[in-house]
Amino acid sequence: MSTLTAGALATLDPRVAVPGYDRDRVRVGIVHLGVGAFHRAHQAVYLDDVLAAGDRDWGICGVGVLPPDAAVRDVLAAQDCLYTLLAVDADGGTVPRVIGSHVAHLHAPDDPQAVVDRLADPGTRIVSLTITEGGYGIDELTGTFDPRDVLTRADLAGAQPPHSAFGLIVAALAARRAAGTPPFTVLSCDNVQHNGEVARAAVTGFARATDPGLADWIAAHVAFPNSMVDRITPVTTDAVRDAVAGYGITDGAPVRSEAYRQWVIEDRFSAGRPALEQVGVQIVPDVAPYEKMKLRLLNAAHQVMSYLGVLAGETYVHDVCRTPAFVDFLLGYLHAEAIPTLDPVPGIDLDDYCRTLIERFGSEAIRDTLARQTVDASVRIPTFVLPVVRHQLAGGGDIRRAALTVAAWSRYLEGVTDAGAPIEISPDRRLPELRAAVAAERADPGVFLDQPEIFGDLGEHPRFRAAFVAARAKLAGVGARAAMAGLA
Ligand SMILES: NC(=O)c1ccc[n+]([C@@H]2O[C@H](COP(=O)([O-])OP(=O)(O)OC[C@H]3O[C@@H](n4cnc5c(N)ncnc54)[C@H](O)[C@@H]3O)[C@@H](O)[C@H]2O)c1
Ligand SMILES: O=P(O)(O)OC[C@@H](O)[C@@H](O)[C@H](O)[C@H](O)CO
Repeated sequence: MSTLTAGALATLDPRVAVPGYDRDRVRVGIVHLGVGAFHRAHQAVYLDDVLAAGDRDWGICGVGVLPPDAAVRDVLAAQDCLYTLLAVDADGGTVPRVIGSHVAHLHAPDDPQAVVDRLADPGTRIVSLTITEGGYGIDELTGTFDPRDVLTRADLAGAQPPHSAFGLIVAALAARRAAGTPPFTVLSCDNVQHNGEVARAAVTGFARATDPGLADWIAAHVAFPNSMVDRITPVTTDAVRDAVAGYGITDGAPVRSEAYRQWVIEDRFSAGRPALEQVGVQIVPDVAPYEKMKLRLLNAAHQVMSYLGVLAGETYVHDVCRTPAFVDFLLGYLHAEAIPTLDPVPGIDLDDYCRTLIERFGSEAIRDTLARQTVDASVRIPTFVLPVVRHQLAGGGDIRRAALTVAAWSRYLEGVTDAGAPIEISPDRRLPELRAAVAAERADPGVFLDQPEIFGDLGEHPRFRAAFVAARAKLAGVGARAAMAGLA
């Protein structure tokens, strides 16, 4: 067994691809905030390809912002920032590969000024983010910057040096402006509709609250391209570490993802960019149709299957997506409710896209869980599902499967499956409010929808409210599987 370090690369199992470039000559051009599983399986891999193609200016410095990111800090420090990716195809074929594009790592809670200095360094030309949908502090409905997390609130109250993602970015942009250094691009890679515009609202919102002149400068000079990102990447488990050990490698931060990957980006960069189009990235003038398609089909489908799946006693995405009743229901949702809300997507046949989605979801080798999809549901339901409901209500379209999904979420929050087994409810920043709302629902049907932070004014829409109440009654009466079959 070899612990994964730069010194061990030459002696690894020959089945494992390793960086073929000299990592000592790579310069940091990108600082990435939020070094989670997805970033390690997606953006870092494209940049590994860029470096392998010979452009040494685009190494990545990872930054952990939250205290729990200390775990990744420690592993990457011990592994010269290297880690293993296992890319699995639908048949279980696995391609193991060591990714070398991370060449430095900082942990903001240890030394936030070091992060500001790195961000302010003229070599840093792109600052990318995967800090989750809830990390931006932007109100989904109003678009206003209203952060709830303690780090951002402390920074807005004047903490120096700042510790939050947007505090760090804004401090660095202030330093660059003062030094006459051109600004970096801020590139959001989170599953958020118009993620570039949301990142812009967060960065300028933070700056506006602390230095309005800087906010104007940022609005005028910093590029915030929208992007669509796609590669299903489950949480790393011991099974992934064991699979990597099967190649003789001890790795504390491996990641397993599907083989499929897609990245679509708008070509707006403040300080240059790597030749991403040469490594398979689609560079387009407008990402909107692609991101809408992905969020309303793929991410929404994860929501649609998960609460119903848990109520039906299921654990894994692949089990649900190999069960005809679920597949029929998902395809019904995609075709009757989601697709009618999309704009034409250049180069994509939506029927093929949906067929491929069901195949991707059905991959047993990836072992993705329903529990991963149910974390922070109070952010994901409004991000992925409710925009479809709004669109369909406005046009008189079908909303029954989306209403059943929301009803299933509310039943899930009651913590018992259809067979009477306990449900381990996933973490959610609004769990106390959600529990109170679902408790009130028993006496007053429909009142669960009176949570404007989640549903906006949808709760007052008679058709949606009636569909939700009927769907809850159906779930209580016949359970998830029969409720789905009733909509076949
Ligand atoms: N996993 C996937 O399949 C996938 C695919 C496409 C896109 N994404 C996007 O990537 C995001 C992260 O997914 P992941 O699988 O890497 O999750 P993860 O839990 O492995 O990593 C999330 C990272 O975000 C950080 N973070 C969370 N809130 C933050 C905040 N307020 N400020 C700063 N950092 C914060 C965490 O500390 C962690 O480092 C998702 O929310 C989604 O938007 C994920
Ligand atoms: O990670 P989230 O919160 O955006 O949503 C959960 C899943 O739908 C998501 O991770 C998908 O697996 C991913 O978007 C596939 O590219």
